[in-house]
Amino acid sequence: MSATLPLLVTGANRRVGLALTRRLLAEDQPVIAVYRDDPGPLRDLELEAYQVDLTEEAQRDTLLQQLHERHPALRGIVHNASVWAEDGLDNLRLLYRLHLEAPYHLNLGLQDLLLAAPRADIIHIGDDSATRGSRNHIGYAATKAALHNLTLSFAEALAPTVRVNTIAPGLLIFKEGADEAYRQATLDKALLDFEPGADPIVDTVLYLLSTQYATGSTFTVNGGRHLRHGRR
Ligand SMILES: NC(=O)C1=CN([C@@H]2O[C@H](COP(=O)(O)OP(=O)(O)OC[C@H]3O[C@@H](n4cnc5c(N)ncnc54)[C@H](OP(=O)(O)O)[C@@H]3O)[C@@H](O)[C@H]2O)C=CC1
Ligand SMILES: Nc1nc2c(c(=O)[nH]1)N=C([C@H](O)[C@@H](O)CO)CN2
Repeated sequence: MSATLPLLVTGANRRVGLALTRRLLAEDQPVIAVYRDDPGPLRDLELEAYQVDLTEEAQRDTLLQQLHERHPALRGIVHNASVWAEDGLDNLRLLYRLHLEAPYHLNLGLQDLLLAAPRADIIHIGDDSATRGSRNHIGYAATKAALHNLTLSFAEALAPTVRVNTIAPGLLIFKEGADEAYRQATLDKALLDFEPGADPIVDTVLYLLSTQYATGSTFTVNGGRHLRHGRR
């Protein structure tokens, strides 16, 4: 893992993204954090942070310009920013912009800085539902599937300097306020029936940053949900 070039992490200010950021810093991996609303605990961490609404092209362009002004190269990008939005046309547009347009734009706009590194990684945080759909989050699952398709194309386009992979989690962390019935129903969907927290993502990101021979692949961490046939 490079000890100098920074890794860009989106959605770094809470939950999975914050846990990942903290672990990367603990491993002496510099982080460039992107968040939308409130930096929250990022204020207390030694890192470069940018407030960007990633659904806004102009704000992404400003971020790209600032990063080019400040960095000759990047260790990589973890595309973690996301919304778990209910279905509806307005939300589909939001999901498209955040889960597909933003990663596509940042990958293209930063590829020169990634290719300037001795080794770089792009990691798309997808979702296990991308391969099977989700009757209650149709747009979310579809845009996560599109995000995974970026992995396939960018892996081929940027090899061998830049590895590009998808991490496809099942349950990680319940939303605040999730009721007991929902929690139990969700836990029952997987063979490993516990709420794992951020570790499946954090552990897999650290693995991908160190392994030599993975690109264009999906790393599924879903508690064996795909084996609970007959349950959705
Ligand atoms: N939690 C879970 O059980 C699961 C999560 N995942 C995936 O794992 C990843 C992390 O999950 P989790 O931590 O729960 O995610 P959250 O939904 O809790 O947080 C997502 C992050 O994305 C940021 N974000 C949202 N919209 C924008 C925007 N327009 N511009 C910039 N940043 C934005 C948020 O910033 P802000 O707070 O400032 O709005 C926040 O930091 C996500 O990609 C998610 O889809 C997949 C399966 C299960
Ligand atoms: N951006 C987010 N994506 C997802 C979340 C979340 O909180 N934010 N949560 C889930 C669920 O936990 C699901 O995995 C189980 O109900 C999915 N994606």
